[in-house]
Amino acid sequence: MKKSRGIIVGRFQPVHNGHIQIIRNVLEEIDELIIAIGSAQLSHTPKNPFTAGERVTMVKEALNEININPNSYYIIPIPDISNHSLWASHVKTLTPSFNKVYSGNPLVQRLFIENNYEVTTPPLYNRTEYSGREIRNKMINDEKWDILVPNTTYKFIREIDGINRIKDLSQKEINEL
Ligand SMILES: Nc1ncnc2c1ncn2[C@@H]1O[C@H](COP(=O)(O)OP(=O)(O)OP(=O)(O)O)[C@@H](O)[C@H]1O
Ligand SMILES: NC(=O)c1ccc[n+]([C@@H]2O[C@H](COP(=O)(O)O)[C@@H](O)[C@H]2O)c1
Repeated sequence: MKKSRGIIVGRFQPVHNGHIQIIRNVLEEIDELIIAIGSAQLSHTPKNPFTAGERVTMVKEALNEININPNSYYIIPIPDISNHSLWASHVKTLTPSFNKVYSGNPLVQRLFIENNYEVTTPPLYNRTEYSGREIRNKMINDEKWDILVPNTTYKFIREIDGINRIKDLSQKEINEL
C-alpha cells in the first residue's frame, strides 16, 4: 500500500515541547513526516536567531531523545522566496511527495489549499508557554525556559552560546545594522 506522508512547517526558533508533541501525534496518524524548517536562509536576527543547520540539529536530537524512528521523518530546510503564490510549488520541489499538510499558520494553509492539498490545523499545546517567541523573551530576561524545550535542545543552545547570541541580537544597535 502507498505510504501516507505529511508535512509540518515551522521555523523552530528554537524547537520546543509544543513542536515535539505535535510531531509525535502526527506520526501516529501517518507513515512518514516531512519536518520543513522554514526561513532557512535566516539566522542571527531576533526572530530567527539560529541557523538552519542548528535547527536541523535541534530537531534531530529532540526526536532521538524520545526514540522516534529516524526512518519515519525527513528534516528539510526551506528558504523563503519573494513570491507567495509560488511558495507551495517551491516546497514541493525541495521535498519528497506528500499529501497532508499540518500547520496553524493561515498563510501557509491558504497557499497549500490553493494548490489542492489537504490541510489540517493541529491543536496547540500550552501555547502561552510553548511558543518560540515566549522562549526567546525568557532567554533575554533570564527567566526559566529549560523546562519548555527538550533536554537536548537546552544543552545544545548552551553549547553554542545561544543565550548570549539572542541577548546580543536583542540590542538596539544590532537591530539597526
Ligand atoms: N504550542 C504548540 N503546540 C502545538 N503545535 C505548535 C505549538 N507551537 C507551534 N506549533 C506548531 O508549529 C508551527 C509553527 O512553528 P514555529 O516554529 O513558528 O513555532 P512558534 O512557537 O509559533 O514560533 P514563534 O513564536 O517564533 O513564531 C505551527 O504552525 C504549529 O503547527
Ligand atoms: N513566500 C514564502 O517564502 C513563504 C510563504 C509562506 C510561508 N513561508 C515560511 O513558512 C514558515 C512558516 O512557519 P511559521 O508557521 O512558523 O511562521 C516560515 O518560515 C515562513 O517564512 C514562506
